Amino acid sequence: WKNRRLRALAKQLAPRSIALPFVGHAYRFLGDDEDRMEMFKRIGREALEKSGLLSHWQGNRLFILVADPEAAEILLKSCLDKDDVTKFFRVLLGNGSIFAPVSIWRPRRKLLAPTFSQKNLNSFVEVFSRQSRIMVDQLRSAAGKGTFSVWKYLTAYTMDSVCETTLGIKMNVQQKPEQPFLKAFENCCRLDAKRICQPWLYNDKIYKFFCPANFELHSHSKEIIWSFMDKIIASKREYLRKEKLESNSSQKCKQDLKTFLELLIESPGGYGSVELREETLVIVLAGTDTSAVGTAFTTVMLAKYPDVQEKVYNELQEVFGDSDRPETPEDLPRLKYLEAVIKETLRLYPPVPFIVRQVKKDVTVRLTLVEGCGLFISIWSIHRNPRYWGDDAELFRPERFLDTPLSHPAAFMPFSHGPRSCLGYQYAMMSMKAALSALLRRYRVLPVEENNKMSEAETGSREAKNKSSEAKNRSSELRVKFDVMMKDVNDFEIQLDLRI
Ligand code: HEM
Repeated sequence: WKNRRLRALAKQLAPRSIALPFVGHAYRFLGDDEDRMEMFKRIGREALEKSGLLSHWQGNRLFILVADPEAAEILLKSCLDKDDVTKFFRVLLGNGSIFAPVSIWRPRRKLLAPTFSQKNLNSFVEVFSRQSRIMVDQLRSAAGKGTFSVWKYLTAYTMDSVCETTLGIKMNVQQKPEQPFLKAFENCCRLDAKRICQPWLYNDKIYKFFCPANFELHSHSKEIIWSFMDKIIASKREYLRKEKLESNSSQKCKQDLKTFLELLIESPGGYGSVELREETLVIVLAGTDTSAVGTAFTTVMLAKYPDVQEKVYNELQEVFGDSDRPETPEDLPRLKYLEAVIKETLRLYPPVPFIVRQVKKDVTVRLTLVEGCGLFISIWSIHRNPRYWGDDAELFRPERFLDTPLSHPAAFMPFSHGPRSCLGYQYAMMSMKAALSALLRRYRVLPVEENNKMSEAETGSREAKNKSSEAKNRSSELRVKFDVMMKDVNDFEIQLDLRI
């Protein structure tokens, strides 16, 4: 009976392509990382044509792809469970809050939330600012030397910032990039992203049999990550124990800046070692690549649109003048245009292009979504839905975030929406602003060489161009791929020129 209801729902929202026995529509995800993202986009566009909902069989599981913010808002409030396809991430993260069942997630979120208070976040700005200065210094060797990928600099910056603020350890990845822990993280993400799209490999025994090397690499990478985290947590516990003893005996002043890890260890009720590892891993995993991707896409967009970059630079001049002083918590809210540029980039290139949930109880959004089906909430498609963003939805126009309020609260949701949305939203915005501020105060960002020539020609004749051709120029897409996060196929290549 349940299957019959699922099949009836699938039929009502059927896509143009046919579902094959055993694999459903998953054959459409064959190919490389770029092909997979292309397919997500294509399905998303089809959902937009069909009033925002589309069915998709992933093997024998029915998923509904959601491209409409009104439906997404209801679903993200009422369907808090993550779908079973996220079980691969749970191998690494255990019951870490991001993919945990609701009964485990709820109390952990409560405990974690106060650690993102404005007071704590403000105290992290000093770290963001110091770490972004290191990044800017490291970039000196690439400036004026042609095209290069900015990715490794940004990901090292976010890793160092997240580890210093959340764990209280100075990883120095920016100075020493060869860390086995980082490679292991990368391996797990890449392997999980691929497996999630291949339902014929969901079963562990089949995966182990047909892909023994991948299975082995995943297990080995997990061991490296776990033992690294366990060592950090043990040394932090020891540090806190000693600090407590010392402060008892000498009334020594305790440090002001509390890391997430310290706050978790000292929280009333306390976390056990496994829970501590799970939650710190969640924050490192959720906080590192996401912010690096957001910052990297913004950098590429600034290279592509020099007039936008000039406006950002003028704003930075207003706030900092010619001074080289570090960013403070008071500076960041003043960078309003930079914030609009970051938001517009996150709209067009959301680092997490879709969210996966499961319907545990029938829920009605125009029609009834049946218990047992999965949900792909497509952030990518919601952000390009012309009903909410207008006819210029595909265009890069940061001013839209200054001109007009959102047409729907869930129309913009790079950090998701509802009770289970991103806890690090403000943290991420502050970290990205600090990094981009430091970068743009020191350098002018330029597109890669071939495009650069084209762009100079375009810039020269720009004045003469009418608005519609500018609009056309602004809609030209970056090539993207799916690798748990959504990333640039060209590895975020740019050029830099020293400003001062
Ligand atoms: C541009 C940067 C970021 C983006 C786009 C992003 C996006 C997201 C998304 C889409 C989710 C899933 C929400 C859902 O399933 O509905 C999430 C969850 C989460 N994020 Fe972020 N995130 C970013 C940065 C960060 C940072 C910097 C941190 C922490 C330092 C963080 C911590 C978390 C946590 C703890 C969760 C789990 C929340 C829960 O399940 O209660 N995120 N994020």
